[in-house]
Amino acid sequence: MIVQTDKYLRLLSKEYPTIADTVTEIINLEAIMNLPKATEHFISDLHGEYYAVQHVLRNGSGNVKEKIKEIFQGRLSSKEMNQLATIIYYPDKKIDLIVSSLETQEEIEEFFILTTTRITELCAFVVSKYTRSKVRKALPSDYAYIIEELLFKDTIMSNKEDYYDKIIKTVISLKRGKELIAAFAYVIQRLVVDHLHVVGDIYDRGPYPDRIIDTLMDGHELDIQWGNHDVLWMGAASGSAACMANVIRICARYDNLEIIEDAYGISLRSLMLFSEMNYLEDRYEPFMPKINPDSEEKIYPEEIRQIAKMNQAISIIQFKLEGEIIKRHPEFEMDDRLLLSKIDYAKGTIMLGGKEYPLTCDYFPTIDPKNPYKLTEEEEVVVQKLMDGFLNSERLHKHIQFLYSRGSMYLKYNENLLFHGCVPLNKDGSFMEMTINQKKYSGKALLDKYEDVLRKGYLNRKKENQEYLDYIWYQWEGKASSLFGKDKMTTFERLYISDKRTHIEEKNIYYKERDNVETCERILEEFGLDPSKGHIINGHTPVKEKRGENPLKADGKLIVIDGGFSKAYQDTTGLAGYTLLYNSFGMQLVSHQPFTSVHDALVNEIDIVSTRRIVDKELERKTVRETDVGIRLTQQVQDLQKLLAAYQEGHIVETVKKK
Ligand SMILES: O=P(O)(O)OC[C@H]1O[C@](O)(COP(=O)(O)O)[C@@H](O)[C@@H]1O
Ligand SMILES: [Mn+2]
Repeated sequence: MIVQTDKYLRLLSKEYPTIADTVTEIINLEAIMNLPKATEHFISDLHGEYYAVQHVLRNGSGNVKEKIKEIFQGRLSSKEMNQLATIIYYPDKKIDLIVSSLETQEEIEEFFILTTTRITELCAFVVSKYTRSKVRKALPSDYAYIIEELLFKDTIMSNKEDYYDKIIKTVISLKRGKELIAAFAYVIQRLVVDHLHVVGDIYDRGPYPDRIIDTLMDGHELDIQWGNHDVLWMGAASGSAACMANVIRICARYDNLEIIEDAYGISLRSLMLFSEMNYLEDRYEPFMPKINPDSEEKIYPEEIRQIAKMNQAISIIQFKLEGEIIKRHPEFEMDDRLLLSKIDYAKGTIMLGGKEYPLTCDYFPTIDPKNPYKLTEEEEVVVQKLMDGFLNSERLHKHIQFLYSRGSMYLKYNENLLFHGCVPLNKDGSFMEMTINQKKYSGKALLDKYEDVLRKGYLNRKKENQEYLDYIWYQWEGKASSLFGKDKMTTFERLYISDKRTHIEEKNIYYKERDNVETCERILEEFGLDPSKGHIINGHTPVKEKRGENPLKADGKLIVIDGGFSKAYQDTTGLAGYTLLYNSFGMQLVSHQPFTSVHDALVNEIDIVSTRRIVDKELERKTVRETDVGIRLTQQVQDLQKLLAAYQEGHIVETVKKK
């Protein structure tokens, strides 16, 4: 043991070769641990709503405005404060707009000087809770030196003021004022959201999930807890044809096939030709795409009909592929979902729960009633071609790999437990079991196993007949999935049966039980967290605030943050999303009103109106020392102290570098 420690200390001495280096690092780490805890931001269910998400990130869930008010209240008018905020959110465009409205060169110069001075002051305030090295890392390389000079200016030497004025004026006279302000704005945006948790569902329904991922890849410190929709895309990219069929169906339903074709470069031509040739009954309502009224692109009736046919074709392919999986896995207990064999194709009816229902569309040109789950040869070719596209799209894999590298099924972070859906429970409240490869799992072990399956599935994506894909698909719609959390997904019924009672999907008992403090504490304990301190943070189920639902459950032990970034769900929630903030003062939940448009934000300076409510208040301001990072740093300090003792007692000799 002693030998081991010695070895480690010797290694450490390479990084800190002298007593002075060791002491400096101890002082540095101690200083970091005394800083206020960094602000964590939690968001979920982004569902492709890039513009709204981007705005919330840019305004730091309203934090930028708060900081502006803290410094400039009483010194600037609200109009001036709004303008400064808009410059921070959209620097390039807003500055161009302002400059074009000014008449003289003096006015323009005055605007640049004032704005640079104000934004410098604001930025200095925002970064004051971080170490210099952290701030340095967030600086854009182009203006790093100037920004650093201005941010950390030496206020003791008053004659230095002229020096700073001179820097600003020189930059402006060199016509780089806009670039400098923009550089400051990005530093503020970046540091006002210190650590981001994305609690699932980046994909589906909205138009630009790919752009959201690009933004997330652009330098924020973040982690992701996968949602059912993300896992669906991960499954498709791992080679699951059933997941892929669902992905395409949802994109067709929301008129988002561009994501597949344009954003990811996957050709849908084979599906389009196949559906054109086989699906003639194309005016069938449930397959018509939902057209986004704010869409930037015009859509022609012919195109709408084309999408409806593709939707029909891929839905049937989906039901066939899913049927085969269900038959392969009796342990999934999904036999009641084998609906294609419950259809009377001659009569155009279906038997469900002993009752006969008429089908609203009985056109099944590719189904052989004797063998309804068998793909036709043509369908097989289509599936093969589409699958090739999903397995080989470079940009898709770049995004999916990002989800894998930053994501997990659940996360324990600073005493809290984050996951998208649920921990599936039985009616009596016990953890629901699920059999995977003949072994039973429940609670934390089940979520760990699901994650394992997802990772192995992706790793083996080039292998034929790999064993993991069916379990990935199960997580999309199986009753023991921790991401789905319902008894069944009634996609078929929603498309083919008008009686709405057949559309009901019953939620797992978890969604009732999570109102109880004891249940939440039991779950926190199951995951090895202190139930008296931690919270559970969930996404997935839109909180219907409009109908009086409270996002805070079990006396605030559990918080649901799906407030409906998704436009399609805003009518139900009455909101446009939540962000949960956890800073050194405690936890606050921010509700956002709908985001209108970038144009409105830019020209009319309309910000998302956000209201805050306190979830939990710290009695004393929390420092880094009391966080997960603090635990790691404390350990490092202890190691460095041992190294220091080794130097002082002569067990290890300092290596003084030659000058
Ligand atoms: O409203 P849509 O887009 O048709 O989707 C309905 C389906 O989405 C689900 O709610 C799953 O998506 P969410 O994770 O967003 O809830 C299914 O349970 C349901 O069948
Ligand atoms: Mn979800």
